[in-house]
Amino acid sequence: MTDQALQQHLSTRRSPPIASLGGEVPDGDIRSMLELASRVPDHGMLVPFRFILYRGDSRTVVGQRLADRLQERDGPLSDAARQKEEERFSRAPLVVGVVFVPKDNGPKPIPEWEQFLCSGAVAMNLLHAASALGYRANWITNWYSDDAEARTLLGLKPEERVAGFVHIGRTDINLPDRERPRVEDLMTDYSPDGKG
Ligand SMILES: Cc1cc2nc3c(=O)[nH]c(=O)nc-3n(C[C@H](O)[C@H](O)[C@H](O)COP(=O)(O)O)c2cc1C
Repeated sequence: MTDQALQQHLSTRRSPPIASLGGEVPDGDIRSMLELASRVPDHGMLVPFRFILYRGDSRTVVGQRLADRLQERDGPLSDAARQKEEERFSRAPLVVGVVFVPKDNGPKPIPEWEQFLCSGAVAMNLLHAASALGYRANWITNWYSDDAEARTLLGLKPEERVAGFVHIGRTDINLPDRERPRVEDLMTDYSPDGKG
């Protein structure tokens, strides 16, 4: 990718609707995407992340378990609400769970928040890696990332957290850009008198 192509990609990237993602994602492409996604800055080289793949039939199994969990937690679901939960992971051909794995390290440990940011960088890198291989991707978290029981049924260990569920597939959809923040509104020069 030339710098110009990279700039073009960064300035036009959008997250397509998950339901628009189709096709198949062969093993070789999955491996390439995860290799690219893993190339993140990583203080202490702790590798505080791992991937869980949801593909094939496991996507519907996990959806049914999520529906059961939500019903257990919040009470009976309408048919439509149950169907929505059941289809959560089967709308795209591949969902990659980017999992934050906190690592204990040394007498002067790398703080956990730095490690969490590192796992978030992996999720962002995965969006770009998917595009580089001709796919599109959408990064979500949703209610099940914040529910300990749901995290367990999704395959996470108690100490792990979700950085994101990145839905990947092919689509021709071209979304117009959404409103973006004006950098001028976000930017200040540091003020040595403490007002910056
Ligand atoms: C950590 C994180 C979690 C997100 N979770 C959700 C989510 O649960 N549901 C959702 O609709 N969008 C979620 N989003 C937002 C989408 O990924 C996407 O950024 C948004 O739709 C804006 O689109 P854009 O990427 O085209 O700018 C999340 C984004 C981040 C960074």
